[in-house]
Amino acid sequence: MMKSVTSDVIAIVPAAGIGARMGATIPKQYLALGEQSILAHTLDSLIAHADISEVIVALHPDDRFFETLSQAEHPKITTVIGGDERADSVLAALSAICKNDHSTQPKWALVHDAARPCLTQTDIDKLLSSREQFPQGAILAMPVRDTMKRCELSSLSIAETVCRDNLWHALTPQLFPAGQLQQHLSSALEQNITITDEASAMEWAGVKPGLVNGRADNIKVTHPDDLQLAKLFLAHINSK
Ligand SMILES: Nc1ccn([C@@H]2O[C@H](COP(=O)(O)OP(=O)(O)OP(=O)(O)O)[C@@H](O)[C@H]2O)c(=O)n1
Ligand SMILES: C[C@](O)(CO)[C@H](O)COP(=O)(O)O
Repeated sequence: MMKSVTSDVIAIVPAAGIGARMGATIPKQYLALGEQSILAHTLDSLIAHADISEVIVALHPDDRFFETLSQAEHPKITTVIGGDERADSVLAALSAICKNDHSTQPKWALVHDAARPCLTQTDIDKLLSSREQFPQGAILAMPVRDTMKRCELSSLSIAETVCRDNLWHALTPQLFPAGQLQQHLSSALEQNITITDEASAMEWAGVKPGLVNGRADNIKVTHPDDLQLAKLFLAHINSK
């Protein structure tokens, strides 16, 4: 019998990047994907989920686009100013959650990239349901399908084939107890540890986050050719 996990789930959306690899004239999270921007699609998926009580969006200090989104006025949405790196933006949102938190309910932070607009409700459900199996936290991830090569940059040739056994792509959302994530992420950054996702901060602290198989269409829009792919995936997801 699945016992209900009573806790407060707060989504964090790091959206303070500039999208350098996209090479657009505006930050990539504000590029149109059909009828609305990448970030708007992402926020819609989180706002729609009944178990998510709040969505904290970390914005670039010079962001003038967010206020134009209809989602900006949604009661679930609050904003913080992000930092120089993605991890700093996540930590800023975590600090907003954890300061003055006197509630008895354990708070969970569900961190999801603004640049991943194809997130489905079923994948959010899967991750939230994994808390019984993984009380330490877990991430959506996907086993590697291709043979993996390490590049020798100087000659742009193959340096080695990387064993792909048990190799997974880390996706988002990544779900952790908010207080523990804040503590470990803050400590790791203070020690200049390179942190590219929330799991790596938890791993650095000796935690073994769970892996929850996520959808392959939950792509991070990073380069120009990802846009068309995201449009196709969204159209497919919304056609169901
Ligand atoms: N200082 C930063 C850098 C990134 N992000 C966010 O982290 C997510 C994943 O990062 P990435 O895909 O690398 O976005 P950018 O940093 O904008 O892209 P680039 O590295 O090409 O500049 C994005 O939603 C981005 O907005 C953030 O909140 N704060
Ligand atoms: C968090 C992430 O999406 C997991 O794969 C990834 O690490 C973000 O990397 P980025 O270089 O900040 O886009």
